[in-house]
Amino acid sequence: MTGSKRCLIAGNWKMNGLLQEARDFIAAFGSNPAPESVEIALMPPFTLLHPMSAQLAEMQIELGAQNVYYEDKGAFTGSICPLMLRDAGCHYVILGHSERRSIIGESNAQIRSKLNASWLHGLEPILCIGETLEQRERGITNMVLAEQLAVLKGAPKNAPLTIAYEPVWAIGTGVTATKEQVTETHAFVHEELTRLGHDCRVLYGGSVNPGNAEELLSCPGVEGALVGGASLKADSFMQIVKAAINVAS
Ligand SMILES: O=C(CO)COP(=O)(O)O
Repeated sequence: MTGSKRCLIAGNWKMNGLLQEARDFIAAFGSNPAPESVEIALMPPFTLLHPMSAQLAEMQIELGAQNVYYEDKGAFTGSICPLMLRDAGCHYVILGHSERRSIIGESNAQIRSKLNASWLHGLEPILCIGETLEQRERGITNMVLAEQLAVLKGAPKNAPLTIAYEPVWAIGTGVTATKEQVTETHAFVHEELTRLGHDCRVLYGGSVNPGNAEELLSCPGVEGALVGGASLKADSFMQIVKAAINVAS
């Protein structure tokens, strides 16, 4: 972890979590004091945003959503707009996650519209980028990442923003990128962001767990983690937060 930016450990629950599980998570996590050096955020499914909001705020854990629609309101059955997320207490919204890009077919153009709508309503997007295994093997990782980051062209320079570099082949597979791959790719992402006029945090994501968190968070250019599976249990998520505290101190 480098620089003066505050490290963020964010838990993306994906399509997991019922009300009782959320209560159990909060009860187990709640006894731990909020760290000064590390910011914590949770992105549960939409149905848990309101029920978790007040308690997470008390615990100084930021709330986020996993997606948003770009229209303000109206006849868009099944969609959730930025204002609804703000109403539920969200600060963050994950945009462009690889599962949405590949399963739902979300395009860079749609992601740009969602970025704009999020900024308009005061949300901080966590923009996910990452290459597939095939793209890495073909040696086009940087090209793919640059294309995904190009959605930031012309965006307001001071708009709140966090990037999450998540190699698709490391998501939910138990395979993590090596220290060298993480360091090299984060350096490229930071360079590209500077070129686009943005100086924001870059998180790493993909099979982050209590056993590898400290090593991954120690890589230069890594300013936090976006955690999937290991964020579902309070104990493993707290161990990752502790790893971040160690690295930050
Ligand atoms: O996609 C991820 C977070 O957004 C990573 O998921 P896993 O930590 O389960 O690999």
